[in-house]
Amino acid sequence: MNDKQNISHSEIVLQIKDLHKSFGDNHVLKGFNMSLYQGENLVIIGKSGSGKSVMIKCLVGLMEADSGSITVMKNDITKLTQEALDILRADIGFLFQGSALYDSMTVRENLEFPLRRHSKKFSKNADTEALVLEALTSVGLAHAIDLMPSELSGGMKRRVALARTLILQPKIILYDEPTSGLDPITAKEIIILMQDIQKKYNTSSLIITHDMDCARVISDRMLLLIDGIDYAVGSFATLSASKDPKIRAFFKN
Ligand SMILES: Nc1ncnc2c1ncn2[C@@H]1O[C@H](COP(=O)(O)OP(=O)(O)OP(=O)(O)O)[C@@H](O)[C@H]1O
Repeated sequence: MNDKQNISHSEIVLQIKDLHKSFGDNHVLKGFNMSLYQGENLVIIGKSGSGKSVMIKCLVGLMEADSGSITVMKNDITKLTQEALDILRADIGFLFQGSALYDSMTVRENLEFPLRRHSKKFSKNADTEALVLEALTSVGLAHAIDLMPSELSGGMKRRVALARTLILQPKIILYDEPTSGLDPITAKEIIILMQDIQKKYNTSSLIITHDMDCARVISDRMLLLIDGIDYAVGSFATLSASKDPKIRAFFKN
């Protein structure tokens, strides 16, 4: 039996209910709902400008929603103190399009950086070198520890960025366009890596992508963000067989 078949019975680690966000007359989110279950890969698809980034910014507290609730590991994030929010943030990893490496730092220093920022999560005696090496090994780049970002290919940079996310041992990872700008072979390598990481660490992932190959391979469920709401939710197979023209538009090929 596929071990992902029971996902809907596992715990919800992240939940958005009835989220609204407007900019003047531009009503971007009009009652958006989403549940992410422990151990699943949920892919969010939506046209350019549909509000995916707005949703994720509300989720991580970079933007304030007009109304609605956002619960992360049973904590309503709108009710948390700044300190509690910071602690919770250490359990959420981000791999955003713009999550560039610091060019003036080696790979090792780039990975040490988040450890210092979230020092509360690790004991003072934590073996930094071992944590850096473990994260780099997970992405197959232990040998690159002393290189500068300028010495890495685009795919290697993306892997190091992923290692920098993993080093905090997040329970949830948010990926925003993880394969954008990569050639198809490197994109496939990153997708395989994301799957390996999910298996190894049992993380729950929210993945925003326009890459339908990525969505097909990696998603346990997909959510289509259309007209400001969670218009359709289901497996790739179910949604790709839909007759609804709004859903079909995403599966043209
Ligand atoms: N800070 C802001 N001020 C005003 N309008 C904004 C702001 N941020 C986003 N918007 C608007 O919200 C809408 C949704 O934008 P968003 O960036 O979330 O789209 P998206 O689905 O992430 O698009 P893409 O796939 O191109 O990244 C757009 O109409 C955008 O102009």
